[in-house]
Amino acid sequence: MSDLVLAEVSRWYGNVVAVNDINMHIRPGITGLLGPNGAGKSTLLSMMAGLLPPSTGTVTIDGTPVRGHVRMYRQIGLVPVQESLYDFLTGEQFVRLNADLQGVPDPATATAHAIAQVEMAPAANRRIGTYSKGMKQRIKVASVLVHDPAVLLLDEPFNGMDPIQRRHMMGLLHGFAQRGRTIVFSSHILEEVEQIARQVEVVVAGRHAASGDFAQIRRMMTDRPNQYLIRCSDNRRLAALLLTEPSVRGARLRSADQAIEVEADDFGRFAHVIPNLARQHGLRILELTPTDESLESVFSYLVNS
Ligand SMILES: Nc1ncnc2c1ncn2[C@@H]1O[C@H](COP(=O)(O)OP(=O)(O)OP(=O)(O)O)[C@@H](O)[C@H]1O
Repeated sequence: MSDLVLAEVSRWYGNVVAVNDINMHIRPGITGLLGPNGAGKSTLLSMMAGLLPPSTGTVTIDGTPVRGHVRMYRQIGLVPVQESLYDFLTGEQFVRLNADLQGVPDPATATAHAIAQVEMAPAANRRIGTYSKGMKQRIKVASVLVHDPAVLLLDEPFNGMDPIQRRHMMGLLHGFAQRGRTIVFSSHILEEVEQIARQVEVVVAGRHAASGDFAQIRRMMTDRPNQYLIRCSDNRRLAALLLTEPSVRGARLRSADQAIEVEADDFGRFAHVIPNLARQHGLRILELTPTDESLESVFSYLVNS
């Protein structure tokens, strides 16, 4: 059982602040590191793995700094985002290479076991260059499983996977979690994180924007002001009615097509307001579209709140 702790960690590259004063306590189980592109997730994972020194602050596992401690590297497995592998090696040779580099006591058995865990035995003797994206992802995972790390770090592990490969990878990560491992994976896809992570850490523009289980993160999102576009049988009338509603912050007619742009305070209440108004006043709703549901808007809200 290993706790990964980041204390006041920052990292900059020249003038670019990639990670800005982050504190995190990551416990055994699956944690999702969620954030848009460029948020600093890869930089964070590299620091967690001890590959990259923080500019300031410390990363520790069970109290010992990871950077510069060979003993700690033995406990960590990092699956990087890069797809380029040694294409001329077979999957088996690649995993074995890592077993040898890690100095595991019985590299042949460890290699076979790791390959079996990711269900790649049938393709183990094929060259990596012939693998699909999902297979490459699995062989990368096998290559870090050879030394049986207590902490497994995965950068965008579901990238390019089809639904079956995705389910398989999720099952694999669940299995590690059940064996008491600490797993951190990065993603910019909300649903991916929701499906598998017990704990979610949201990172935006290098800052730690939110932390909690998925229900807590969702609540932060749904409690924020929401924007919608509405079209109905009498837009002008509905806009006037909406302005009298306490849950509505603003409503205006869009000049181009007279559709109504609405900002509502509370998603839960607003969901009841529209059908009630339509029923009471005999209006027919033709369209109701959320206009700020992109991940970016959710993130920027979390960061600015
Ligand atoms: N070696 C580097 N030199 C200069 N800037 C860098 C370097 N590595 C990362 N950055 C910058 O640091 C910031 C964070 O990058 P990082 O790759 O950690 O984010 P990310 O969340 O993993 O993004 P993505 O999902 O796109 O990989 C970005 O602005 C990036 O351009």
